[in-house]
Amino acid sequence: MDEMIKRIKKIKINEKIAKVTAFAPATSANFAVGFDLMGFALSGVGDTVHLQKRDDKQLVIKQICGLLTDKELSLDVDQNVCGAVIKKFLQDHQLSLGLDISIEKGIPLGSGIGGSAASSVAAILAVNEFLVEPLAKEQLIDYAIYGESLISGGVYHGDNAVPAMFGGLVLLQNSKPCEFIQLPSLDLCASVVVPNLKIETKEARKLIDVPFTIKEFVAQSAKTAAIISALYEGDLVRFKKHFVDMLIEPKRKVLINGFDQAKQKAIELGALGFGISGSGPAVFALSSNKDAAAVIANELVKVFANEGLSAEKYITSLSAKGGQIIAKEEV
Ligand SMILES: Nc1ncnc2c1ncn2[C@@H]1O[C@H](COP(=O)(O)OP(=O)(O)OP(=O)(O)O)[C@@H](O)[C@H]1O
Ligand SMILES: N[C@@H](CCO)C(=O)O
Repeated sequence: MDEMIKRIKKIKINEKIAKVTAFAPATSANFAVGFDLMGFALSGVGDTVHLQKRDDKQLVIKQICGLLTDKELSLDVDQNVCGAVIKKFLQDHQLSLGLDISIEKGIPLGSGIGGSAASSVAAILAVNEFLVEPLAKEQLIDYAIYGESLISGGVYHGDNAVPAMFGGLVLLQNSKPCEFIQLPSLDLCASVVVPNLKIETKEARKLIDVPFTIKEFVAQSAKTAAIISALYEGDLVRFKKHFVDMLIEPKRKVLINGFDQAKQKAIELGALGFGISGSGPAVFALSSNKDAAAVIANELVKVFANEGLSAEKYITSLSAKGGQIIAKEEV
């Protein structure tokens, strides 16, 4: 982060800007073979952050609406990633700006589709628009990943924040400072299904805080390499054969009622791959077209219904757009 601040030229507040609204999409992290390294954006679902300039220099979270309210999510600027990210950005650049923050949550809490990352990305994109010369997304991404680290027990993993910012399917080389590449998404589609359970990332990370053997590490590395090569070569046969998570899935799936049945159903229906989305409870299945993805999503919802769980379904391509500014008003 310090390196990044040095690289950014002196920046100033544009006193004419009164209001900004930004949106960032939900995301699915890990992509089965890329724990903490890979993720993709979803279309049509995400968080929206509205910022309005205040007469004083305070940061105030005024409202949380949509799927969550202030009963489930903190209004405290230091506890809510939106407030924390904006505060750090303003402090790092010695900017003095008071803002009322309103957060419209489209992503449920602890769902495995990157709610905190979407909020962090929308917040940093929105505050950036108050500058005379807004910075590029590449100069903002470390702030969004910082937001994520606050709720992940201090661990920096950009596998939700990077696709939420840039869209598409991404592969990280480093999360602090952020370095990543955009992977070919081969027109693949995903059925992302979120059963009505709540899993906190911090808790799900404790389950995998165990030693892995070198044999397991080598076997998983081979799978990961095969998937990356399959994406570049457009080889769906190789992709389907190697889309396997041998490290994390066996340890975390116990938290998701009906996981094995959902996986079996998706494979029976011809999915190219299946896995836990982020730290769960969301799961995802990959298909080569939207119709197949829709059929699989419906069937996965039924599997969770058999477990007594309602579930939300999202159908998306793997090349969905990243975060964006959706409104900006001058004084
Ligand atoms: N604006 C925010 N939106 C969502 N969660 C927030 C926000 N600010 C702080 N949090 C905290 O972050 C935690 C939720 O993060 P969690 O990692 O469980 O969900 P997630 O981001 O949906 O997960 P995943 O990264 O697996 O998709 C909660 O403890 C919540 O209080
Ligand atoms: N890579 C992270 C994503 C969840 O935020 C994990 O699985 O713990």
